[in-house]
Amino acid sequence: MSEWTAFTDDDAARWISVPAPDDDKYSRGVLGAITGSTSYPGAAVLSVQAAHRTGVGMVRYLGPRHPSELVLARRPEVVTADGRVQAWVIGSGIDEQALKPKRRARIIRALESGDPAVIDAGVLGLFAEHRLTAGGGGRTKSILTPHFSELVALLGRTGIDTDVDAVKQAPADWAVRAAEASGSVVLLKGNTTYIADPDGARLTVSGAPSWLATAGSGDVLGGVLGALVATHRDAIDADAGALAPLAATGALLHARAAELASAGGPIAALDVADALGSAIKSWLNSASH
Ligand SMILES: NC(=O)C1=CN([C@@H]2O[C@H](COP(=O)(O)OP(=O)(O)OC[C@H]3O[C@@H](n4cnc5c(N)ncnc54)[C@H](OP(=O)(O)O)[C@@H]3O)[C@@H](O)[C@H]2O)[C@@H](O)CC1
Ligand SMILES: Nc1ncnc2c1ncn2[C@@H]1O[C@H](COP(=O)(O)OP(=O)(O)O)[C@@H](O)[C@H]1O
Repeated sequence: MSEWTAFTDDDAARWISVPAPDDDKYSRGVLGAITGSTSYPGAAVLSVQAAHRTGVGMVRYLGPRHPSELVLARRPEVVTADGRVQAWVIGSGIDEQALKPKRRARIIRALESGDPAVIDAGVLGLFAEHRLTAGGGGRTKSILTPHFSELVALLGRTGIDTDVDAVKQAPADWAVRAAEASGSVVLLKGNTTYIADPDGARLTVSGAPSWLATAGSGDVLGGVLGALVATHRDAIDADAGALAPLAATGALLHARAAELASAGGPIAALDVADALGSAIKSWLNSASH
């Protein structure tokens, strides 16, 4: 059994990609976002805003008209045309049962693209099922981001029965089960976040204020992770082992942004997204890297 290690600020600061003078928007990394829906349009805004504040060359947002309009109203920088990306964030604010065939097909194409992907909420089950029907052995280049209840549903789709009480009692063990069953990095959300890699890395992130338990904060985390993965595409292609520390970097950045936004008081998810740049700045200013 591998040991669990608490991920530190110094560890995380090394995974922030600072643009070089010869970089352009494409070389920095493009994130494709398939998030939000007519029922949950806000999730699209939260994930896209978080990606920008984490730092990325460009975000392509692909979604229905209403969330697209909200995203553009908040971030006119976003491109809504399909095209090449270095990574995907998929699923926040999407209800699998309500997926229209065209959008479902777009999601499957992204899952089959071989691009690294952050998979959240309503696409976790589809991911597991698609991997199984595609004959899925081996490891993927995906980070799955369930909360406890989503973990139970995800495991169910791989044929493993459990319940939320069991996961609450042994979250670390169940995160490992899910990583092994899915061949993917699993980031299990909560007051302590557990990150398990199918090849053995085991990382924890804690210290976020409990004020972070607020609607949409997981959608923000998806955008953070998407930006980190998009800006490290080459490192992931060279070694999928980069995904676990990237996932832990995202969780710790999210926690630090929540601390800054909260300063001891209540926060909303968009406040956390807006504090991400300040959290990164403080890492870069004090980093020994
Ligand atoms: N502004 C927006 O657009 C927002 C959009 N959002 C989007 O909404 C979608 C639905 O996401 P969701 O997590 O709210 O509901 P869902 O997965 O259906 O939960 C079902 C049941 O699971 C349980 N449960 C929930 N959390 C748990 C936990 N941590 N630990 C343990 N159990 C937990 C709880 O059951 P109970 O415990 O009450 O029996 C709950 O009733 C998703 O796409 C998301 O991205 C949200 O981010 C909000 C802002
Ligand atoms: N008690 C808590 N203390 C600190 N962080 C928490 C707590 N509860 C939840 N979180 C964090 O808040 C986020 C909630 O994500 P999620 O459950 O997906 O919510 P939503 O679907 O509303 O976005 C996760 O990043 C999780 O780690």
